[in-house]
Amino acid sequence: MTNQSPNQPSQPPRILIFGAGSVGCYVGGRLMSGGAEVVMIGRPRLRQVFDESPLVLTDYEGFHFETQLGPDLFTEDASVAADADLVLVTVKSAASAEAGKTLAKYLRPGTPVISLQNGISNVETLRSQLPDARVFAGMIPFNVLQKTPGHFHHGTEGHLMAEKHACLEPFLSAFESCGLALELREDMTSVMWSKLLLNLNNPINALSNVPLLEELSDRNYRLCLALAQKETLALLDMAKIDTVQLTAIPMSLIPKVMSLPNWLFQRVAQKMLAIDPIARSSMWEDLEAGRPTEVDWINGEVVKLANSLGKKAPANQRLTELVHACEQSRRRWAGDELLRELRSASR
Ligand SMILES: NC(=O)C1=CN([C@@H]2O[C@H](COP(=O)(O)OP(=O)(O)OC[C@H]3O[C@@H](n4cnc5c(N)ncnc54)[C@H](OP(=O)(O)O)[C@@H]3O)[C@@H](O)[C@H]2O)C=CC1
Ligand SMILES: CC(C)(CO)C(=O)C(=O)O
Repeated sequence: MTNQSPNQPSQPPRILIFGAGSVGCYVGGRLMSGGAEVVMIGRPRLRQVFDESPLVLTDYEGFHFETQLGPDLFTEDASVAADADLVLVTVKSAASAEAGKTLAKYLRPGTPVISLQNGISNVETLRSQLPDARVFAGMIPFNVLQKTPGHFHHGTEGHLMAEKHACLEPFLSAFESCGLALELREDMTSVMWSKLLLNLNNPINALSNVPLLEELSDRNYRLCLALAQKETLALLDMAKIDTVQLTAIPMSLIPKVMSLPNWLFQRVAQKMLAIDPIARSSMWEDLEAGRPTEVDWINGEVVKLANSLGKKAPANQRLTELVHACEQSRRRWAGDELLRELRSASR
């Protein structure tokens, strides 16, 4: 497609995944399963895994796909970005600037780039490094867990979203064909903040050291989440940022639902609890692997928003501090202890 307008592909578009870990390998592999031409850029440790075993994808609805990833399909060599018609950036937030710098060396001018990352500021970071590309916000609502090296499991519901732009339309059929629909939307600021409201559970899940289902079944952890979400919703209201509904329950009601007693929560939030029992947050994975977490790009964004409005966000500030402490000490928190800690910070 090198000499074609990206709006009129005459051959399958080439989709590049930059930063193939959990999300990148899953989305990239899923696109391959639907017949798309995909190349993934990732680290040597996964290259070694794929030298010995296939990429395996599964999901909570019984999807199963396996494929061999030769060095032409999963590589450490970023120069393959020169052939990309679309780039999906799937690195963790701390790696966005470096990813943008590397991509800037190779991408053709005007190449669309979608940030499929959590947080709010990754798009701006990528845009500042990629002035000649067209960088769009994207959102991945579901959980991907690496069950064993090279086996990526999609554990919760939801579909992909990205900013509405004509240059992304030619790629929609590739997503449709593999069963991972991509919805283009005009309200991505609201979508990103709404996803962030859900991601406020990431530090709580990471600090709990139990799977998402077990953590959300404990009212004390849910009350911690409700505290962080209420604080954020009030700030979003002041900043005149709307939310959108990403789950069966409207965003503004989620803190109330989180606060329900267990017996009622189990009934009201049945769909929300349709989580694979082994699924955990990506922040738990980071802590477990001894990597720095994305807490500054999640709860830290709420603190930044509060500062910009001359306000405070004590629950989110404290969660940020506790996760940073945990990056060093690996101390984990029981639900009642964490709730006491956040309540006392919010007083
Ligand atoms: N996992 C999940 O369930 C979900 C994750 N997200 C979001 O998606 C984004 C990606 O998360 P996730 O897939 O879990 O992260 P991972 O850490 O699993 O994957 C990112 C991969 O990119 C690699 N990488 C970083 N920089 C480069 C580079 N310059 N060149 C090549 N490879 C690079 C990383 O290697 P290294 O570690 O060595 O740097 C890592 O292997 C995050 O923003 C996350 O919050 C959103 C929804 C769900
Ligand atoms: C899907 C979800 C919300 C799971 O916690 C996530 O975004 C993450 O793990 O980062």
